[in-house]
Amino acid sequence: MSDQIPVLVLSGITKTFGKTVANSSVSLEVKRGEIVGLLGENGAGKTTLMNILFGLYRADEGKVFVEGNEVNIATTADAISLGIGMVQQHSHAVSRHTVLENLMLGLPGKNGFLDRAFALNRLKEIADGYGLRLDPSRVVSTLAVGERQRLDIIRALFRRARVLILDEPTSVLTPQETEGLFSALRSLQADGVGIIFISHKLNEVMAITDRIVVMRRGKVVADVVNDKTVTSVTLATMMCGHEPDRVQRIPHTRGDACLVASEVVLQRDEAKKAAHKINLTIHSGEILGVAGVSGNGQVALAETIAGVARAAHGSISIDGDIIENPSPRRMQQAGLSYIPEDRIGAGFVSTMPLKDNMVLSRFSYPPFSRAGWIDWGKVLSFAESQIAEYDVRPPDPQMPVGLMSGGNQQKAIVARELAFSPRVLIIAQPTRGLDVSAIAFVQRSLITLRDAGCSIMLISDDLDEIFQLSDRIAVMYEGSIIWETPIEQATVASVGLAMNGSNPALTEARA
Ligand SMILES: Nc1ncnc2c1ncn2[C@@H]1O[C@H](COP(=O)(O)OP(=O)(O)OP(=O)(O)O)[C@@H](O)[C@H]1O
Repeated sequence: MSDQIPVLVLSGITKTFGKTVANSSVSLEVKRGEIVGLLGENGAGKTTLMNILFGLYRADEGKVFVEGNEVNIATTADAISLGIGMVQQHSHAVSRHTVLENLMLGLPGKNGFLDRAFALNRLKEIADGYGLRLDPSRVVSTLAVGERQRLDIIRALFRRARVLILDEPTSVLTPQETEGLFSALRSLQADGVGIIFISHKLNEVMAITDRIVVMRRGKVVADVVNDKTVTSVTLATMMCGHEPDRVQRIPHTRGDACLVASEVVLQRDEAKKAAHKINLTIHSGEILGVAGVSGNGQVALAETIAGVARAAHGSISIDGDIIENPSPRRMQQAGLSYIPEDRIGAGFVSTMPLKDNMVLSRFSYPPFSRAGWIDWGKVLSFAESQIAEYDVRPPDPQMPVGLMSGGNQQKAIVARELAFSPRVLIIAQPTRGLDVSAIAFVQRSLITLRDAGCSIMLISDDLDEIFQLSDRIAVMYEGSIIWETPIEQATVASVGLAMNGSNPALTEARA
């Protein structure tokens, strides 16, 4: 537990971007061995504050003290040398380099050479000590999102940070990995490291932190000890100003088969001796939840159906029409919308204004384009109406999406895809990074879309969400659908079994 010495003090930090006041006179303290939760609705200013602390932004006003001394953090190198480590929402690891090379970047060499033996040793210590494992020879571009984030966490631990900032670190981790991270954080805490833990997952914040600071619209609105009086309802109320509402699934009568994937073999599995054939049907007015430990083919399946990746074998049809040579454009023309988990990589162009991103890939169709001319007025009015409906902040259609907060980027991409009333929607991790109000809003939108007859494939690492929204569940394991059942017949235990490779139906039959 913490002693009374603050390892870090932020005092009166203010930061504005044009008209946006991202931080308004924010003060925050972290003691040695203390885990402080930083909560706030999307766009509240949490990441900006941490970016200031990590030398990525300069504050307009305010002071930072480390171990009682006022410090000047002008660059990330300054922050790192002061013992501040940060795991950001999006990994900045160099994708062409290996895990080991990334860890060694910026390390002092020995006799002019980078010390591989030292780095490997430290990597092993972290793996053994904290259960965070990665193959040092893997090239970063081949790592899944969850593995990249694990690399960032390892990198911060590698540099022996005394203040560790974690910006939504568990959003891409499996429950087991999260447990592993939590035990790692507890050991770091015992070593006296001060930790700032940013998350929208209130249960996790309550489970791991000693104190919770809540921000709203750039200001600190609460700073409370995490004791028994703190509940997810009190926290959500502090964040959003009202109690959160939980979306409940209402059973719905499904229509005819709409999306049919027949004998599909994922490209990545083609070379394997026993490549699995995937057969999958989603009816009109039905949500199929796809669960699985990340990396078991869920993304490859989504990309194959969306035409982003080619199937090695098999066919895909919508409403009985087989789509020949599926490409993203063909699938879109057939009425399919795809919201990938990596919104900046695959969903948006980060340097382009929000308004242009809202019609990306639909620029050349009516109503945005007629006889070869783009109707910019239509583009703008469409963007403005979606921004207002989904409460995207700041409500500025000209803002490059790369400058928006993570949660607001997610709201914008959901707003874009749902606006076109898709026949089929494939959506991966729809509420990752969203605050409690936005989660309820997006989940309700998905149910409304289902009720209007859309076939939805929902890929989520959040089992609660799958149970909350799906009519049927399919579990993927090593590139195939190992088990599929109506949601009423699934339990957390049976899904867990399937996620680990055992078909619950066969296990029950044997018992
Ligand atoms: N470089 C920038 N230029 C302009 N505006 C910015 C920039 N960086 C952040 N902002 C704005 O500052 C505000 C706070 O954003 P920030 O990313 O700090 O929020 P957050 O609390 O971390 O949100 P989330 O939970 O969605 O990640 C947002 O309105 C955001 O658009």
